[in-house]
Amino acid sequence: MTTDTQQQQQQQELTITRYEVCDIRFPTSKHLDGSDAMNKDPDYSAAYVIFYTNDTRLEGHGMTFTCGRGTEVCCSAIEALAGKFVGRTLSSLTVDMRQTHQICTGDSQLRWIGPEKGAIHLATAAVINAIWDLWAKHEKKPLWKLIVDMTPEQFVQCIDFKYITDALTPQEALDMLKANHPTKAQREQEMRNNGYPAYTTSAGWLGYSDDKVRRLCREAKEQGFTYFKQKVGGDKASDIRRAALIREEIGSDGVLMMDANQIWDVQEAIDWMQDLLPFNPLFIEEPTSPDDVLGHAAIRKALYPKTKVATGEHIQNRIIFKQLFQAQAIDYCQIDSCRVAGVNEILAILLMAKKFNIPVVPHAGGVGLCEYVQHLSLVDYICVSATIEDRVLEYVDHLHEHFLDPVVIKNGCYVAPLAPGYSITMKRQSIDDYSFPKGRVHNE
Ligand SMILES: C[C@H](O)[C@@H](O)CC(=O)C(=O)O
Ligand SMILES: [Mg+2]
Repeated sequence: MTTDTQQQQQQQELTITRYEVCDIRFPTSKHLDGSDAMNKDPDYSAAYVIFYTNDTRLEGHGMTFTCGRGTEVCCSAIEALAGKFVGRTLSSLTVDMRQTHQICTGDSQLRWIGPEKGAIHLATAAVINAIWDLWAKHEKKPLWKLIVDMTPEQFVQCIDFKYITDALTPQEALDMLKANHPTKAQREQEMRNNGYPAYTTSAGWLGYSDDKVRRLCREAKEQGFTYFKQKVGGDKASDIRRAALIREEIGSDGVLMMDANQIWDVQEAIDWMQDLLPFNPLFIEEPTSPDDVLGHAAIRKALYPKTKVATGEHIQNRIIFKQLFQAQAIDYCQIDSCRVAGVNEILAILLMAKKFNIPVVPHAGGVGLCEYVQHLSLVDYICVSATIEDRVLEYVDHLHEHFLDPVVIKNGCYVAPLAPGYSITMKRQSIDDYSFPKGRVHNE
């Protein structure tokens, strides 16, 4: 029972009054934007949630990325979670973000359809990210700045350490953050001045013609990019031809990355890569199943140091990342802002990566992911890793026009976002036009 005084307090305080869930699909498969060996025809999509409040000017927006079919499953999972937040004041949620995260991950019945994996975890990311967006907007800060301004104790209080204390204790996390605390302002200024280095995937989608790849490499180079990612694993002869073409365009100074999107078995990955090693790839990304920790370790052992191993966009939670680090299975950690359960779980992974000395190179190939991860790399650099050596943030040149505060790239770097929030608010017109199945675009 709420008392009269509690009711009065709630009326004054920012309170979540209702939510809306949207299934938003962009027909990117038409031109094979985003295509790779496994995802041959992705329609970049978002299971999207808006938390409305008693202040009509303040809304929390969040989304999880999907590839078209199945977005409706994530939307249902969001419905199952979002209702838990209606009636809650923002301050009652932000006072203990660890507990707020556990409202989703700790539900004693919903847990059965995870735990902490699959559609329910993707939905958790959408919901949790929306709460962070609301909080940052309320504080009138971009999300990265909200976190950067936290004390090490507040930062650690956001993290659920369950199942990872054998790799990282709260005290160790605190010590790492405290060590970087005195020099944070300097790194923040550097990021505001120079931005965070980016690499492009947009030139190398598997379904593009050789001519298009060549043209896009040239354009990306002119825009200041020096790191380029090529999709591989469809047909070996095409991979070799395409790698030669990209090398020709980017020169021996350009950095080439390769991404197989889980297409191979373990030995197949090792064998296939022998023919691509002459093109000097920095890493092979997702060479096999994201669940196969020991498989990644075997591939790394066979290929290191001729090339390295990267993964993360399908790593379902902090526990699998922990195992990848412990097993020395990867060289690059590709956190995905909405594959794991949003900001809170990302902070845990950033800290573990720091402890195991693995560079974080976030995944951003999807709609809204660039908008999200720019904040996370700033937090990583300013608070956690304190270095940008061997780190670049993925950029794909698609669909930014649908966001109110889209990413800005200058000289091959992400410009630090300054608008309040998590940069994920989509334009109302875009939400309406691309809503599936009734939106204008799906009925033309
Ligand atoms: C389906 C997505 O476009 C995927 O290919 C993205 C990806 O693997 C990446 O950005 O890396
Ligand atoms: Mg990838």
